[in-house]
Amino acid sequence: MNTLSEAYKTHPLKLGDIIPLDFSSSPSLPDSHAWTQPNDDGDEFSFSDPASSSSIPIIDLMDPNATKLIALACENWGAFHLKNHGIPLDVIQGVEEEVQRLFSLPSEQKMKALRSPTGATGYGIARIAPFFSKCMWHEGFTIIGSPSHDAKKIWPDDYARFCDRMENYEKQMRIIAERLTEMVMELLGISEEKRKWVGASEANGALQLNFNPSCPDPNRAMGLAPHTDTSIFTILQTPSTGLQIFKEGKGWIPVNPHPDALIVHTGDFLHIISNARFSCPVHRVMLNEKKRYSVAYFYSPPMHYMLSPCVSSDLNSVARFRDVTVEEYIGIKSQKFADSLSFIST
Ligand SMILES: C=C1C[C@]23C[C@H]1CC[C@H]2[C@@]12CCC[C@@](C)(C(=O)O1)[C@H]2[C@@H]3C(=O)O
Ligand SMILES: O=C(O)CCC(=O)C(=O)O
Ligand SMILES: [Fe+2]
Repeated sequence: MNTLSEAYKTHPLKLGDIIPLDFSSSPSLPDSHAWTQPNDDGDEFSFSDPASSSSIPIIDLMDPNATKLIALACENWGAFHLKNHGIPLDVIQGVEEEVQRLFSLPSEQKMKALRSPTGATGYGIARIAPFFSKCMWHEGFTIIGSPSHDAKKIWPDDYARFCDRMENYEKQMRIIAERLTEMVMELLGISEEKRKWVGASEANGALQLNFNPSCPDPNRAMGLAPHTDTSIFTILQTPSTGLQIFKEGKGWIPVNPHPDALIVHTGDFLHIISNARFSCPVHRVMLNEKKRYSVAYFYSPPMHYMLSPCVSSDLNSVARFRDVTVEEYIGIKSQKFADSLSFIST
């Protein structure tokens, strides 16, 4: 097994867990999509006190101390804003335009590219949906490799612009992801042998277009349910508020977009490799009445790569996880979801 698509194929979803609601014909929030009762402001759902909360740092990729600052941010938050990343504004805007064009299509048009139960790419709800009893106010489009197969189903004669923009964006994301990965892996003291996949073609990239349509009852809806990312790093573009990360002892901290910056998350794979030195934050998306979008790029090692926690030469330091391959971990995550890390902990 070589690709992410093949890895997810082995863990099929039920058809009922794939089809998004036709949001355009839903003037009110159906019970299936209501996460809280009216007037229920339970602890779990509510914000932390905004006055007492700080948020993730802003890091300049060109800063001579960038590696140290990134490591510190990954330790304290598992997330940071990245500025001076070098992605031209028109590339970001081009992707935004395509995302708006895609999700504003009528439901039946998007359904032509519906992800099959064994598929990993195309249109559908979030993969994590089966782990929650309520549905999300969310639709997504997943790209792994070339988007043309799925894009052709939606726009038979007019798919080229979408594909060009997505492929170009993915290429640029890959360059940043490689750079960040190289920086932190070197800082962790990981050998060149164990780092040689970084920058190689067998490294895995996936692009997820997320869309939350305008919601009639946003306080009771969920834009994207709490999860950690299955990646080394995830690089996120969004002009909208709503993303929150959970910080132990502080609660849900808003991560609002910073002009010209991308948002970077540490994923499960880097958490494992760093022997839990870097955190992989649980995050979610809350809504307001406005529609919102985000584009997430997930960077991962090849399927056969062994994720082994780095333990320092200090003999007292012990591996907190057993060794697993990327492929094995994806299988575990498909079964155990939020319990995956404790399942492999020693
Ligand atoms: C490379 C990835 C990472 C995936 C699976 C696969 C393609 C789609 C990604 C997402 C995108 C939306 C949130 C998430 C939680 C989901 O449901 O699908 C992500 C998931 C993961 O991070 O596990
Ligand atoms: O929409 C967002 O801001 C977050 C998206 C996300 O967490 C994901 O795609 O994994
Ligand atoms: Fe995420």
